This record gives sequence, C-alpha cells and structure tokens, in this order.
Amino acid sequence: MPKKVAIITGSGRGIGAAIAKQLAGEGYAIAVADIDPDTADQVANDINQQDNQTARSYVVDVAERDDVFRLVNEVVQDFGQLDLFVNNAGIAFIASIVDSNPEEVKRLLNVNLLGTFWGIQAAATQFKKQGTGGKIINAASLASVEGSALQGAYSASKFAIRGLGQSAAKELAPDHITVNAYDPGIVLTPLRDGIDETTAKLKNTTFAEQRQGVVDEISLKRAATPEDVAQVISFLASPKADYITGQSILIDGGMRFH
Ligand SMILES: NC(=O)C1=CN([C@@H]2O[C@H](COP(=O)(O)OP(=O)(O)OC[C@H]3O[C@@H](n4cnc5c(N)ncnc54)[C@H](O)[C@@H]3O)[C@@H](O)[C@H]2O)C=CC1
Ligand SMILES: CC(=O)C(C)=O
Repeated sequence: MPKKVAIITGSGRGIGAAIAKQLAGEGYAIAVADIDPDTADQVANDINQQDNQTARSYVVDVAERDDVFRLVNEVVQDFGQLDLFVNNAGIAFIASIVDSNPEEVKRLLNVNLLGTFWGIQAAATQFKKQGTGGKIINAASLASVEGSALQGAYSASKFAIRGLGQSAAKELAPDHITVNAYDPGIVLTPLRDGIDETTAKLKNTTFAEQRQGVVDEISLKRAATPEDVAQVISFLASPKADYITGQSILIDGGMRFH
C-alpha cells in the first residue's frame, strides 16, 4: 500500500521538524518544506536514515502563493498524492504596537496569516481534485486565545488563523476535508528563545529570569518540547480525529483555561 503523504511547512527545525519526524515514524512520506534549504535537507536526511522512513526536502516561502501551489504540485508529482498539509511555518517579533516596524508587521502577517491561507487553498484544491478528502492542520498559539503585551502583530495573526480555520472547516466538510489547529503555549525552540531574549532586554532582566518567569506561569511547571506538540498533531492527523473539525487544541501545560 502506498504511504500517506504529508507536507509540513517550516519543518527545518523546531516544532515542524518534530512533527516531520513523528509522522515519518508513523509511516507517512514527508515533504520537509522550509524557506531554509539547508535545515530542510538536514531533517529530510535524518528521516531517510531511519529504517523504512521516507522524506524529501522542498524550498518554499509560504508568504508567496505561487510558491505554495508549486510546492503542492511538486510533492504530488514526486509522491503521487497528498493526504495531510500542516501549516506550521510562522515567525514572531517582540515590540509594542506603537513601536512596531511596518515592514516587520507586514512580513509577519504575510507569513503567518496569508501563508496559512495559501496553504489551505493549495491543499484543499488538491484534495478536491483527488476526491479523497484530506486533513489540514494549522499552527495557531496560546496567543490566538489571549493577546499578550509586546505581541500585537503576532497575536492578531494567530487569532485570525483560528477564525480562518473555522471558516475552512465549514466550507470543506462536504469534501471530507477536516481543518484543525494546535495552540502551543511555551515551546523550547529558536522562535521562543528569540522572544525571551528580546523581552529580557526590553524589561532589563536576564534571559534566565525571563524564561523562569514564563515557566512559573505554567501549571505543569515546565515548557513544552517540540515532541510534546508533535504528539497532538499525530492524533489530529490520525483516523482517531476523523470526526473532529474546526477545533483548536491548547497545548500549554495549563497556563490558561477557557
Ligand atoms: N515555540 C513556541 O513557543 C510556539 C510556537 N508556535 C507556532 O508554532 C510554529 C512553529 O514555531 P517554532 O518551531 O517555535 O519556530 P522556529 O522559528 O523554531 O521554526 C520555524 C521554521 O519555519 C521556517 N520558516 C519561517 N518563515 C518561513 C516561510 N516564510 N516559509 C517557509 N518556512 C518558513 C523557519 O526557517 C524555521 O525552520 C509557528 O507557527 C509558531 O508561531 C505557537 C505557539 C508557541
Ligand atoms: C510564541 C507564542 O506563540 C507564544 C504563545 O508565546
């Protein structure tokens, strides 16, 4: 039986790399798609070195609609089909709304929000063409349920991704396409390190103190690993989640309840 095929954007490192490795271990052929060709190659090589695991690397800037459609076409040419699209790529910066640089704001919205929009559009177009149904999973965030100071653009992008996912879930259900999201809290990745480094500078404190302050807010008293998050994507991608759509799952160790 041919392997199911998954595209994971932003899978050259961090949460995306953990998702790629988790799903490869579960039998998916993986398209490791990232703007950084070197890290994408590295993750694909790591996967291919495991017994019976398959991956290929692809370069994509998710902010570019043509790039995202080209990615889907290339993956279908290489692997014959598409079953799962994970819109994981995302960027963040820390600044007050008043001080936010307009170019940085536009780039963030282009990558996080429009990148997810194009991903849904390209994946759903392919699923409809195949007539197979499919699964789309989007990276939202704890920042999609509660805004934080110094994360205005980021929070706006993540709230919007949740709304977009709900609309897509309703529109695509007749084609047996489910659309869900994951809402991590604090995950130990380069993106989170960047947030804590900048926040520490702005608050005139150390990185260690800033990080500890954040971890103190987590009921489980530890930040998540990328592998913690990948377990939830594994569930959402599996047949166990066939009857779940339009949902967003908090993975924050009990920081917020709603
Ligand atoms: N780390 C955390 O604490 C949290 C992360 N998230 C979300 O999870 C997702 C993954 O985050 P991390 O792994 O922490 O980030 P990361 O910065 O460690 O990794 C992101 C990956 O995306 C790639 N990327 C960036 N822009 C891209 C573009 N335009 N096109 C294609 N690839 C691009 C980067 O090259 C990198 O490999 C993001 O959407 C982020 O907003 C959500 C909540 C918390
Ligand atoms: C990076 C991120 O999504 C949070 C919640 O800080």
